[in-house]
Amino acid sequence: MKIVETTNYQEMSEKAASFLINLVKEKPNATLGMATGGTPEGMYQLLIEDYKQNGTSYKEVTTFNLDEYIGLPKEDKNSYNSYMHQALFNFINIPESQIHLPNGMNADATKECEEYEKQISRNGGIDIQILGIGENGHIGFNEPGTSFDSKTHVITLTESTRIANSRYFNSLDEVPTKAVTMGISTIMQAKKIILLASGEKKADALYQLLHNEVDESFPASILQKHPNVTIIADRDALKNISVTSA
Ligand SMILES: O=P(O)(O)OC[C@H]1O[C@](O)(CO)[C@@H](O)[C@@H]1O
Repeated sequence: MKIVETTNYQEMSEKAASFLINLVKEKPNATLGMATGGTPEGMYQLLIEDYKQNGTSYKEVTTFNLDEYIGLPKEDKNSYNSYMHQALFNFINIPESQIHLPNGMNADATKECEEYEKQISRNGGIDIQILGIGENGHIGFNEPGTSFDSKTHVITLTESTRIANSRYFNSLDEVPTKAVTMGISTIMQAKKIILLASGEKKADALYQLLHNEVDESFPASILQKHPNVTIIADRDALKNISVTSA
């Protein structure tokens, strides 16, 4: 696993944006796996700036997001569909038909999960998957205890995840209790994974990711088994890791 230590959040965002921009330049029809949450917001902002200044084109790019809340219409300001459009898609030239997020309003959630998984396969898989990490080790919305064999599936969110994400809602009660998420095995099939982390509150999770036994009780530990993972994290998030020896 490669670790890139940055001085701060801005530098983390710049390094991550460069990875994506270089991939899209080398492979204009790349498939990108996208993440939500606070961590990638700076990276998305830099992709928009690069698009405006340098015209990097997303005309042939396809995207698949990791997850979506169940029960929020895509127009809801807290849906991940809205997040992605406001953070990135509305400001670059990616055709809407090439953007994929699970539909959290499909009455048949099982079918939605199967179809999402098929769409990823039909597309030839994901070239680069961006990941954040939850303080409890979740990747996507795969909470502790999720099977490493899981494909896209419905997950019941833990109280700690709902509390962490309630900062975007008016109250904790409004935070959905379930979500559709790519499974751990879906994520592990990505050709390359970039995990972003910033701030001291992620320091313990990064330590466990790198040093725990690979175990379903800490989902991100599975990344030790992936052949091509780069962690881009700032000094605060890496404060428990000796980067030269990791
Ligand atoms: O980037 P943040 O806001 O710290 O979130 C970390 C992780 O938690 C989630 O927001 C889900 O709770 C993920 O989407 C993200 O990877």
